[in-house]
Amino acid sequence: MNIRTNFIAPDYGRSFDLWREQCLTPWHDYTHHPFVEGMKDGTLPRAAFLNYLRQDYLFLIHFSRAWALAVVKAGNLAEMQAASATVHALLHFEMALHVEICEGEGITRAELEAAEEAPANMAYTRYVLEAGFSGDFLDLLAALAPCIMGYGEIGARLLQEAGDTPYRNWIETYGGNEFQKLCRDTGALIDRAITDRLGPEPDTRPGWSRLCRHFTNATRLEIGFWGLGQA
Ligand SMILES: Cc1ncc(CN)c(N)n1
Repeated sequence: MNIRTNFIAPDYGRSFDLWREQCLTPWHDYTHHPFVEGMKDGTLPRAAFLNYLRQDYLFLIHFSRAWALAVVKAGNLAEMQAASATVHALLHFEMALHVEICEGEGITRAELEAAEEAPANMAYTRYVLEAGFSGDFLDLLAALAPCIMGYGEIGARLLQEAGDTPYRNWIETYGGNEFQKLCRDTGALIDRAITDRLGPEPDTRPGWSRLCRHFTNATRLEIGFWGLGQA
């Protein structure tokens, strides 16, 4: 399917490009979801955004565990260092944004931690964790990639396209240099890990379709996650 847009997506590496290409429609539905477009033009109701943030705070706790599992599943020190840098970025950088915005709205950290995890939230993080528990490092990275790179792509696009919107803080977090560097570093980690294990033509190897499936499934779970704002 040919989806036309003026936006040129940032370069997050070859493997990410191949995974994204094989699921263009779900990828578009994830990165151009009405929730995202509502942040872009400022029409997203604040209550929906706060519902989403409450769930996302819980999401990031479990997602950090999944990246910590990547430290365990890594094959060498460089992979361990890259995965542990992402654990740190999630726990100390991204979660801080949620706490800051919620505190500004009178929602305390204790309230965030006491929130009930929605089934779609549980389904996503447990899917990723299971991909890592029953698979190898590459299975886990394929399931982890849509979360990092998808938000990076959304942030970069909205930084370019958004007008006056109360969601600028969110857009600048994901479109900004720190998160964009995290996306590029994650892309480089994935490319290296794939070349080391599958060689220069990974898409011709038997395990490739399983990696594509993990990437597509995680992308579908991201689409469902935006719906949590309406809950
Ligand atoms: C559901 C979801 N997906 C991705 C991200 C970006 N790490 C996030 N905060 N939440």
